[in-house]
Amino acid sequence: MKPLYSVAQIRAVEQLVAATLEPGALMQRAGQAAANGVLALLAGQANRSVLLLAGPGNNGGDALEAAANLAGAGAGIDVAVIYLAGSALASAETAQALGRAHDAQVRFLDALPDSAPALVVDGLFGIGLARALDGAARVMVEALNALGWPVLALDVPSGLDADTGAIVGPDGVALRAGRTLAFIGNKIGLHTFEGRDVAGEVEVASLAIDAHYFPPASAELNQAALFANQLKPRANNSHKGSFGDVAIVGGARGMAGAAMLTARAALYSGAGRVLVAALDPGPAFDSVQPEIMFRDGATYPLGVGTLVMGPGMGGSALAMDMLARALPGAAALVLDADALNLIGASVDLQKRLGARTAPTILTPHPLEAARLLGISSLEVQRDRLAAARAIANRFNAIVVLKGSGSVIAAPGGAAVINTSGNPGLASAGTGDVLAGICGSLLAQGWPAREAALGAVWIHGTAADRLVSQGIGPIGLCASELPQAVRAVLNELVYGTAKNG
Ligand SMILES: NC(=O)C1=CN([C@@H]2O[C@H](COP(=O)(O)OP(=O)(O)OC[C@H]3O[C@@H](n4cnc5c(N)ncnc54)[C@H](OP(=O)(O)O)[C@@H]3O)[C@@H](O)[C@H]2O)[C@@H](O)CC1
Ligand SMILES: [K+]
Repeated sequence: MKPLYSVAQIRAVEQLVAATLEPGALMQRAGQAAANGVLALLAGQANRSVLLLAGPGNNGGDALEAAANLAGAGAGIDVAVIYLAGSALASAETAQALGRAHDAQVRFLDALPDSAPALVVDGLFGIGLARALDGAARVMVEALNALGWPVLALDVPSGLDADTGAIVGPDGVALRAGRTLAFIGNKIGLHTFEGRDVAGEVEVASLAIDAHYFPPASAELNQAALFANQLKPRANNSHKGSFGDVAIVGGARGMAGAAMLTARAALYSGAGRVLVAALDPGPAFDSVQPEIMFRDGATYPLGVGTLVMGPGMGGSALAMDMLARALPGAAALVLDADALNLIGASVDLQKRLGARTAPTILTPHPLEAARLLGISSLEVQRDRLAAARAIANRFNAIVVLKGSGSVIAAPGGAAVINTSGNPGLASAGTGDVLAGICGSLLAQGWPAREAALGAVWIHGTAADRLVSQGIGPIGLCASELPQAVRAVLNELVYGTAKNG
């Protein structure tokens, strides 16, 4: 498990542990871990100067401890500190760390140096950030963001909400780090919404705290281990009926492409048979993918198999009627795009959705999630985990809240945050592909939660693979994903994939 904790949980662990240790011991461990991290990053570099930013709280204390350790490390490092002390008295631990930094002959500066250090260490604010950055801290963060000097954030990049991944506002700023060294435990906000962009690569220094001090995690990071029990090699004695049927209900006039992308994704991720139940007469076949069958949606039986409803479905009376008929049925459902918008606008459809017992996956982006919850997309983004959990609980379904750090939530269950994927996925049709993978895995017998976890991981990993081959992120097309999805899934099952 790759656990994620809330700030309240980390505070509780810290209190329990601190009571068993000498005062300042945890800060000294954090400072040592930070210094070790800096030394590793500086290995082999000719530039040996490090600038540490220390804020008024204990995050600043960590930076001062790190500065003292680096100055005393005998590694030829030029250590400079900018200390932005607050108006209130520093904690005893931070005061002690300040003394150690002075004793170690660290240089204290009043302003940013003229020449670039090898590394900036951000110890301005951590989990104690209480409001938007302002004054000298804001000026410094904006200047550093403009300069682009490499930054290692201690615990949390300054300005980021460690619970939600939002930049604390109004009109907030956060210091963009290439890396973040999280203390005690990994934090939710480093991995979703703005978190991935602001925190960069995240490492955890547990400060030698024993596992028994930790409560059950609030959430966890997605990884192949979470759906590995479904990754089974195929029997030689199998046939297309062994791997399920997926019907894509969508493709209204002018939007046939969305349904085709979903169908291709379902096919390339292993469904036995894939068809499009089209709402309007469109193309009779897909000339690129002739394996896909086409049916008239109006007469298609909606009570069996696996249905992916929504891609290019539109908002017609027929679309509404098909949803009303499908929701009470026994078919496993993936609901995406227009299906979600129709449900968001209809109390009757919401009731039908909430009463379902067959497997159901909802794949909203933030605006669709907002419509389902009757709030704004900004509110959804301000707490993505809460929004995903609320939808899962309200509609008794597995939810994939898309966006940077997609959140997968189950009713009453711990949320999972996905880490694969890149901005190449921020383009038309990639959501249709994701829905197709979800439907395909459901049709192959995966339970809904594993299907959602697997689909999101594989979809993001496929995009990462394309980018590593020079295909995107700029201009990555949704129609390029299915083949990469096939490669990733086969490697997972047959053995050579990196399981992240
Ligand atoms: N607890 C642990 O688990 C361990 C914690 N450790 C470390 O301590 C960090 C938490 O320390 P912390 O609680 O002192 O909070 P921190 O992030 O330094 O900031 C609070 C200070 O900033 C101030 N302030 C807040 N917002 C502001 C703003 N916008 N603009 C200006 N000022 C603002 C606020 O004062 P206020 O003005 O609100 O009264 C207060 O003075 C944690 O992230 C980790 O790095 C480790 O040593 C190991 C164990
Ligand atoms: K920080």
